[in-house]
Amino acid sequence: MGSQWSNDKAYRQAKKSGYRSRAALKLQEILRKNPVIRQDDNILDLGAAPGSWLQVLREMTDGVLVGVDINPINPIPGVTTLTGDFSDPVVIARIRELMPEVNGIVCDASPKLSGTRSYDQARAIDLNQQALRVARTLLKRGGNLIMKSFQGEDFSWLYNQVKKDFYSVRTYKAQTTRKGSTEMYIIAKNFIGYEPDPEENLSDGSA
Ligand SMILES: C[S@@+](CC[C@H](N)C(=O)[O-])C[C@H]1O[C@@H](n2cnc3c(N)ncnc32)[C@H](O)[C@@H]1O
Repeated sequence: MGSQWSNDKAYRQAKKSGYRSRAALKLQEILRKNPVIRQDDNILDLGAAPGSWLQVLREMTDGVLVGVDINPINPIPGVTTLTGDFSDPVVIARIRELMPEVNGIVCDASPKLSGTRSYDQARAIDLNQQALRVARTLLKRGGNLIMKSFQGEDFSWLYNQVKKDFYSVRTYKAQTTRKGSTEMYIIAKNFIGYEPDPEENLSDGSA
């Protein structure tokens, strides 16, 4: 990541501030425009490696902070990190033990990109669905979700799924996103609480 972006202004700026990646600046921007984190919130970060969002969040809340990634995250003072897939029930059970309640979830997870846009978009949406399931399982009523996605044919389907579970949902395109990227953040506020639809096919989560 570092060598690829070493000439990137945002990367240099992030590194200078002590952050592990330029993604830190993106989260700062998102939260400036969408202030959804309170000072005592417990926050869960899905797809958290190398950890720059966790660094930013640690500066913003005194609550419990847990980050999960399939790749290990180098330790950050005051943050618990778990190595594993966030859709794994064992990981979910461990999060439950660590967090008395979850007030906010942030998800910057992305699949490894193949370069084929439609294929990558489908995998990203699948990851978003997994993150939404985690939110339905763990998020406290009234809690907030910030989730990265990618615009494409399934994006509006995903957006409508999120709208069923939160009182307020909007999209936000970060200015720090690279030109030409389809990356889009979903900002979902005030979790309604999830009542599974009896008609819903729980095996694939589709409505
Ligand atoms: C863009 S990086 C996140 C950067 C992070 N927000 C930061 O500021 O350092 C995306 C991460 O999502 C992780 N990821 C993708 N699928 C995952 C899954 N199912 N469970 C856990 N982590 C996942 C990847 O391993 C990768 O580290």
